[in-house]
Amino acid sequence: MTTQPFKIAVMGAGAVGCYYGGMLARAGHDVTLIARPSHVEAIRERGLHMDTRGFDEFVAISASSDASAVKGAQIVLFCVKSMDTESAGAQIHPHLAPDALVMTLQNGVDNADRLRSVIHDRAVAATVVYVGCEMLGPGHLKHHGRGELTIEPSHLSEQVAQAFTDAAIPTTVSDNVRGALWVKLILNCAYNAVSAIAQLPYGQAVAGVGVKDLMRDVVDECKAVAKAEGVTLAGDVDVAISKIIETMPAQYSSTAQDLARGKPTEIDFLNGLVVRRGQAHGIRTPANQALWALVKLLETKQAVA
Ligand SMILES: NC(=O)C1=CN([C@@H]2O[C@H](COP(=O)(O)OP(=O)(O)OC[C@H]3O[C@@H](n4cnc5c(N)ncnc54)[C@H](OP(=O)(O)O)[C@@H]3O)[C@@H](O)[C@H]2O)C=CC1
Ligand SMILES: CC(C)(CO)C(=O)C(=O)O
Repeated sequence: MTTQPFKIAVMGAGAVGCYYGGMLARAGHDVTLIARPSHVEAIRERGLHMDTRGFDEFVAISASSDASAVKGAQIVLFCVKSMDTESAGAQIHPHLAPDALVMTLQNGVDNADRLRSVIHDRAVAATVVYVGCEMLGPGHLKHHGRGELTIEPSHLSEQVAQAFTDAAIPTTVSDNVRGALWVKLILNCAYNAVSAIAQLPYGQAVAGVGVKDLMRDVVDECKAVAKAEGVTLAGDVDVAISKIIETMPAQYSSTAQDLARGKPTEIDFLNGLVVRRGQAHGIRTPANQALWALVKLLETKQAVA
């Protein structure tokens, strides 16, 4: 390792947390995963099973189901779903080191701000995540591809970017993370609900009759709302959208995975957020509204069943 090993904790070690935590542990960093008890038990027993595009290994790594395990960490990868941001933030807050950096590896554009409202006295860096991964079972991670991160500037961001890049996680620091988060949001608005409603991977979902036109309407509405919010999109949204189909055609969206597992989705923070912000600016968003409503209907149907 060319950089000093960091002491790192992962709050909410599901698919994303296990992928990044595992990659960093493999590269020699001191990593503790904070996860649900079934994952902790499996990881303590046989290591984290990392079934990735590049290797298939059991990685030795510390695991705990107690939020106090963030104690002493220089970096906290905050990887819970968007609806758990405030509650998980409140759990780690009393245990965070004064100079800790908390990185929000989450979809959606408002997690870092919502987390700051809970842990206002610690550094938080919004982070944009491009990866395809899922948990196949307790302590068993499946990685489908990619893994690059974009992080907001902070007292540690440059060092973090170097250490993560050395650990085979391509990481850049950007002073327009807001614009990068919005590009990712637009991409999620275009793909996630379509894959979830049809329960199809991206390649097959996009090939459906009229789906490309629907996605185009979703993207146009999102761009109008982003403009009204004063966001300068970081890079070309259309290129980012085409890249998903090229790099992960067999991937189901995280929203599709949540519904398939009978879990609540983050749709309120994706298409739902665009609808709400659109309403605030007097911009109509019928395509996003329809996708949001349909995913909410499926969530309710599952909750009742
Ligand atoms: N999976 C992917 O390919 C991608 C995901 N993302 C984003 O990354 C973020 C994380 O997603 P993902 O990893 O897929 O989600 P997961 O549901 O796989 O992981 C989150 C984990 O955190 C656990 N958790 C929640 N609260 C706590 C707590 N207080 N203590 C301990 N564990 C807790 C959850 O348990 P439980 O379920 O029991 O609550 C779950 O196991 C999301 O915002 C997602 O949109 C971004 C890019 C790609
Ligand atoms: C990158 C992508 C689109 C991967 O599926 C994702 O963010 C998600 O599923 O939520």
